[in-house]
Amino acid sequence: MIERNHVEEIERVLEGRTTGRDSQVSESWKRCVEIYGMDPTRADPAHIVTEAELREHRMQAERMIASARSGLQSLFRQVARQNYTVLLTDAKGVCVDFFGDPDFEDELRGSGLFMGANWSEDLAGTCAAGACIVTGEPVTIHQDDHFGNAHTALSCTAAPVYDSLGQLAAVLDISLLQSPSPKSSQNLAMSLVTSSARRVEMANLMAQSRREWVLRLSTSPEFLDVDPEAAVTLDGGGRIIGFTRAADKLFRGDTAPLLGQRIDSLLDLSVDDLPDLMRDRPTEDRVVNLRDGGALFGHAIAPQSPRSSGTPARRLRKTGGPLDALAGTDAGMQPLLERAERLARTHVPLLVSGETGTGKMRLARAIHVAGGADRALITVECAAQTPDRLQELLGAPGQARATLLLRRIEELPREAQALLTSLLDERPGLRPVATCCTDLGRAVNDGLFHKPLFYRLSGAELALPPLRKRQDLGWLIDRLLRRRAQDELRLSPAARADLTGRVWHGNLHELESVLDVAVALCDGEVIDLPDLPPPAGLGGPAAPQETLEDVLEACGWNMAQAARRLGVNRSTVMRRMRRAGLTPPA
Ligand SMILES: Nc1ncnc2c1ncn2[C@@H]1O[C@H](COP(=O)(O)OP(=O)(O)OP(=O)(O)O)[C@@H](O)[C@H]1O
Repeated sequence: MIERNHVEEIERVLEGRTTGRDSQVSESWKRCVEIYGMDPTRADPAHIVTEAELREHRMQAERMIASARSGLQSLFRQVARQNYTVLLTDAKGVCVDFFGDPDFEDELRGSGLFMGANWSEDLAGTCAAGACIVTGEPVTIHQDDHFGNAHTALSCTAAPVYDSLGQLAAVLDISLLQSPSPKSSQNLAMSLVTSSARRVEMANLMAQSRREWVLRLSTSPEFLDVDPEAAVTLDGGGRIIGFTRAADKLFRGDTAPLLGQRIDSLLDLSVDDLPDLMRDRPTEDRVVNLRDGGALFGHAIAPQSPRSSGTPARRLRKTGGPLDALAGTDAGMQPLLERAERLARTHVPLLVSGETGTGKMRLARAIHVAGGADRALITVECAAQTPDRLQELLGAPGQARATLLLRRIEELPREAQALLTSLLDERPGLRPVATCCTDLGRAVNDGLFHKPLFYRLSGAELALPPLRKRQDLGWLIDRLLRRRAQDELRLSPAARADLTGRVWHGNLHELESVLDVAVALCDGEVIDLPDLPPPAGLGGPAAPQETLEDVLEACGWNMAQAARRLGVNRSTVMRRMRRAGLTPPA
């Protein structure tokens, strides 16, 4: 009887009459008949994909499943006692993760509340997951809201899960085999499933944004750090490169897509202000003003170091020592500084190599300081040495233990090289730390450098990367700027994007002089594009030996930044990546 009434009601809806159903339900019924050509009198069994198909669907949805797992588990803990099952379907409607009571496995499987069930609307008819995929909105499909007779006992509530680019990626669904009759009994289910979907989106965005700034937002300070409502990921220039659905709703209105918009066009805030919104400040002080006059609370999360594929990289012990202060978050600098820290306390001769201005002298001095207070420091400008001067400087017995800091050892005149070798032999308390801009080993092979001296200097080599390969360029810029202007000056997002996009053939020397000019020219409190001198005109846009992968790696795989560094547009970078078979690291 119910079945006949159900079919008759569907017919009335098709004729355009209202029957008291939600519009989401009646629209779906129409799609079932008019688009998918379905027959409501048929009671098709649940559609379950094959094992191989399920494996494929799960593989495609692997990241989302991982991000959603703990959200699903906690949702299941909340609803299991009321006999709900929890399902995650992919964007095609196939159930790729599932939590349910094993005692009811047969019934659940028979009703399609199971792993591998396909809930796409064109197969299963009106159902929560299917309607959610079509409309992109949360929905409850309760009992005979279902189109096919096979599912009219079920009550299902589903919410969409969007990825960080705004694409529907999954559906979170909680379902009951048997439910009370009024649909309003599922209102609480709806609020649980929508807030769980929001948390899954947040977890997914966080998992994908380890190398970028994330700004999380909440209307209440109490929930800001524990359960924020919305979040955006920002690149170094303050452009939105990822967002949750709630952020899209919050900012977008009817305007342009959120992706690519600058945060300062939406909030009274720039990337430079993000450190003020970090967790060390009380939540109620972290107010961010919306451009329309409203206000929210913000929590900024700084970029973390990239995940390594193997065992997690050991972090430099934070001792507050001189080596700690030499780098921000940079995958190459962390292990280098850790090696330097270990070597500092030994007597091993060190060769600090790198292009001009990469900070070799700075590192060498920090190694001396980290080595302990019992050593003197003797600094030698190698280019200026004659044998007489060298003899004068090092010939007389000075303090027994000393660091001998040899700046640009490759420039030591040939006639002084053999002398330095014998002086080092005479004074074993001297620990040589030499800096060098060229390949000293090759200079030896070419007969340009004294071989015995080379072997007395090159105990261990510390090779500093050029600025264009450093992922902490933004950190270095801030550090050098603060040294020049304390907190009085900051960079506009455009100026910051310009600086992080340059190639810096002169490395820190060049960056320092650009900042000197900018500080001198800047009128107010913000350094903007016109205050920056143009890039020094040496070389092409990128060093010739640098590969696309090097540039992408240095930019943390941020396409926009890589495009700026290479002087091409973003689509060219993507095309070159495709051609080279490069994909961003997981
Ligand atoms: N980690 C750092 N943070 C901030 N400033 C730095 C850092 N390292 C170096 N600098 C600054 O950058 C400039 C260049 O550094 P340094 O003289 O050590 O480079 P270098 O590689 O020895 O140069 P060169 O090859 O010309 O001898 C210096 O003014 C130095 O103070």
